[in-house]
Amino acid sequence: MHKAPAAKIRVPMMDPNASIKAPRDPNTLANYHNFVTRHTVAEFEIDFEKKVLRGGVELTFESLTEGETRDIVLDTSFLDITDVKVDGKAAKWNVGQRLEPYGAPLTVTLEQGLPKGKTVTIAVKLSTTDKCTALQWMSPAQTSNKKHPYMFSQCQAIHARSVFPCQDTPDVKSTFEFKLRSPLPVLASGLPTGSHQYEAGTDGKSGTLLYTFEQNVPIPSYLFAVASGDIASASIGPRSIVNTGPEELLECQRELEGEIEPFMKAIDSVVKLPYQWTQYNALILPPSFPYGGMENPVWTYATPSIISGDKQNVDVIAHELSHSWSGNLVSAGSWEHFWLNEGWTTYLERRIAAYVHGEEHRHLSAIIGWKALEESIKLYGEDHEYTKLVVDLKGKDPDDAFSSVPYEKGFHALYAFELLLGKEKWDTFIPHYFETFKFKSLDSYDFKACLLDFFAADAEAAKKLNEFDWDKLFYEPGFPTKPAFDDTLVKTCYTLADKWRTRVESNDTSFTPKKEDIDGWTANQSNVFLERLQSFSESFSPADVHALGEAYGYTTTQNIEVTSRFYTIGLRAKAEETYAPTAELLGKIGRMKFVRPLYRLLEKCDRDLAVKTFEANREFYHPICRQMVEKELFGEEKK
Ligand SMILES: CC/C=C\C/C=C\C[C@@H](O)/C=C/C=C/C=C\[C@@H](O)CCCC(=O)O
Ligand SMILES: [Zn+2]
Repeated sequence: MHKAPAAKIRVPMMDPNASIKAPRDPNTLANYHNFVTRHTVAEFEIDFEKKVLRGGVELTFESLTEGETRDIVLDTSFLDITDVKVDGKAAKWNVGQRLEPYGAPLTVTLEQGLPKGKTVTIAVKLSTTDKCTALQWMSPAQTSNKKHPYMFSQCQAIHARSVFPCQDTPDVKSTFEFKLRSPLPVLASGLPTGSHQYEAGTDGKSGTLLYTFEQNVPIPSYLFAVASGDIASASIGPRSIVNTGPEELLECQRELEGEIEPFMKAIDSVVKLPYQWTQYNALILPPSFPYGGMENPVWTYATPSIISGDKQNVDVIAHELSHSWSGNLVSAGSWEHFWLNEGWTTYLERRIAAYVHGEEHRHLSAIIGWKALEESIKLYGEDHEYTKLVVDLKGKDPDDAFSSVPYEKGFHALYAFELLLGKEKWDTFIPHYFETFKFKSLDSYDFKACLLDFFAADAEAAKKLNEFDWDKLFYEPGFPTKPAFDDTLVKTCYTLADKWRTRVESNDTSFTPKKEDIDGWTANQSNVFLERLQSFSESFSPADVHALGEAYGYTTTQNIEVTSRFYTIGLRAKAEETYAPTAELLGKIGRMKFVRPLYRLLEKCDRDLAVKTFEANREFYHPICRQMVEKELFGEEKK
């Protein structure tokens, strides 16, 4: 039985003119149904020596009620708050008890209730602390050229509150101004408005410049982003630059040059809503960046592991660019409806693949995605709450719920509508959806209402949508219905995998692997092949693993998608020759997609080596990754 939760509160979308009865996001302590942030000014000095941001924020709120309460409650986490002013005057404020995992509420009490529609500005002076979960601070020794320190943020899902007090929910969007002072170049999630006002350093310290940015498209707090370090830039398209370390710049430029505009054209053919953020740039971060990419507006933050020298991982950029529409322009109103961000983005990313490379590439990507879904569901268990499309996150940490499920089940939800309605009809809905919800946040029920409403006058489509089992879609755990995929690009991978199966399961060495077996394959085809082998990797002998790595260059490839799949086979087969290289890789990359499963496997092979590797690299990992691996290796207690 799949049933809608009994007391699901339906609240209106974040229409600027709407009033909200109750917050629909359970992962914030903010009373955003009483006051809503309209504008945020973030002014910080980046102090590399003390590893803190010091300064403050100025938040302008609009009252959504007729003075129902005088308290404005904001999310904070491990902040050192020293002063709060309301419209320039000293105010009554208090930081409450910490409530894990949501942090401590900052309550600011206004002198009097504020009529509906009126605004008030709260200025908070603060400094981040060493417990900040959003920021990673790197010493010069931890950077590639070892010359300068580096810092960067990762605020999704609920880490912005560890940088500044805010209504830390994707249900609230505000415009932003950034004023960031640093001795090194700075990037933020807005359009640059210049660097100004040099200030000489004292006591032998370096001088600083003020870097300013503005974001006039309202964004939720989790899209606040800042990075500073030895960052250079090069053009990769008419409205795009890539930023990265000076030594890596040419390589990154070569990988990404000319890629963005074809992706833009592809999205335009589907969404038909112009790009809203003016520039689309990529910041290629140090290898400890915990995700493949993060869709920070104007600057996508990306792991260097996508720069594989063969342009085979630029689908991450297609994904992040797609977020400019799904996620950033049209946002899920709470992390419980995260599939609206990631499912739509995965769907658009695959439409790009079809447009640029052909329909069979969309299917290749979906086949790889299905395998990722299988892994996630296997890890959680088929009945687990986090295998639902719409999840219950009350009292939960969204980071714990993160997996391929919202990406892949989300994709399959949308692909199912494409198949149900027919592509031609479905494609008329896509522009309507984005036009309807642009600059707003929505939930799954708004999505359903919008789809039903759009096809209400089309009897055939309306019948199908009314008969559709929406409860099953939203609340059934486990796998969605598996569609038939086009196997044009994977047949050859499956055939070769069958030969390996015979070799390893029947000890039949009449099949001798040679380089030519995979001639002309893309890295994604190797990935499909390796994933097929993973289903019987326990039958591999160490010699088989050795032969696999040697014959196809899987031990030497620079493509980490391939290497990590190869090591997965080696570790599952308990082939000792893969233990040390895995540990070595874990010291070079902090992307959780690779780090978490490889630690899990390495621990099963050699716990001492896994723990030693983690302890040696603890400081290398971003706090989010550090915390997740700690949970994997030592359980909750050492958090
Ligand atoms: C149902 C899931 C509920 C909540 C999850 C919400 C947020 C998850 C939070 O942990 C942050 C995720 C950030 C993701 C950023 C980028 C990803 O697209 C990267 C995907 C993995 C990779 O390629 O490395
Ligand atoms: Zn995404």
